[in-house]
Amino acid sequence: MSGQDRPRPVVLGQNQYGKAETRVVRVTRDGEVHRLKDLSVSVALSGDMDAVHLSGSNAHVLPTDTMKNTVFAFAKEHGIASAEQFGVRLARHFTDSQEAIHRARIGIEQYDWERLTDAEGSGLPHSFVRKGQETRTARVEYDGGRCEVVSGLKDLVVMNTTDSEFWGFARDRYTTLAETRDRVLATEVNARWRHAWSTDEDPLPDWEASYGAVRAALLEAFAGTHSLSLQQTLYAMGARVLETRDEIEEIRLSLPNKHHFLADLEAFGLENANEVYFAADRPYGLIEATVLREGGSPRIPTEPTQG
Ligand SMILES: O=c1[nH]c(=O)c2[nH]c(=O)[nH]c2[nH]1
Repeated sequence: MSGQDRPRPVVLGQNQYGKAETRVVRVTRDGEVHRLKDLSVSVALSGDMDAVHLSGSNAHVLPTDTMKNTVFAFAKEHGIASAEQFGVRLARHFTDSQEAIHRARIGIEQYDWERLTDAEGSGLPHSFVRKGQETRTARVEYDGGRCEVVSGLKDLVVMNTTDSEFWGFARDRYTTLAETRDRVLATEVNARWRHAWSTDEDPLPDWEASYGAVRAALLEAFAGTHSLSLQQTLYAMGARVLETRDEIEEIRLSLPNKHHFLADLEAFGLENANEVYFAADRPYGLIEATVLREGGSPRIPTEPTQG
């Protein structure tokens, strides 16, 4: 405390609280045939919460246990038509029913299950297998007025075994990378996209159809782009989504470059004509960008936050 006898006052800054990662599985029984939705739901609420931090009064604090209960009760009462719709319902519920809550953020991860088939290839009524690694995400923010819905997916691993080049790059004294006109391009797609929809005055999107179409557009652009860099492929993927889906305003992609290096077989007198690769897991290049409509403002955070 140089030159001052009194310490500077301390104040409470940004705060939020909620129940993270409530795992809810909703089975819908259509007679013999069942369907299921498997979610991890994280609720974060903020508002008039000075007292609980500063004086210990819990009068404004809806318990996080209640939030967990609400997730299960809503799954029963309303079903889970889509992660987005479920998130909007929860966000509105907490903000509109609790005077002290001014903002709700609902983060959802969705794990997809595929119906198992019998020996003839017909779908079994109530047996499923978890679908690959890919996880669907949704994030809803509601401030009592407008909703902001960001859908997404992560851990969708894709590879092109040709149609990828990387050359003509900047060099300095530490550059050793060889130019290539034919390499493997592999990445794990992590994408988040923001919907134009924000109030009930706008037509409600078909969240499920929209998700499927965005996923397909991303994969088509990845497969169909002759790549001169992962950056170029990233832009092509984002642009394809915005060009084909009017309901999307902005998309942010985070693409690790899952390097595949040609294995050196010369020591064994073997030629390696782009056939044998060493799949390195780290370090990896990390290519990230937002693609948005001209004049629009980017609103998807550059760092994903929990929930
Ligand atoms: O597509 C790529 N972009 C880069 O920026 C880069 N840097 C690198 O070493 N390899 C690659 N590949």
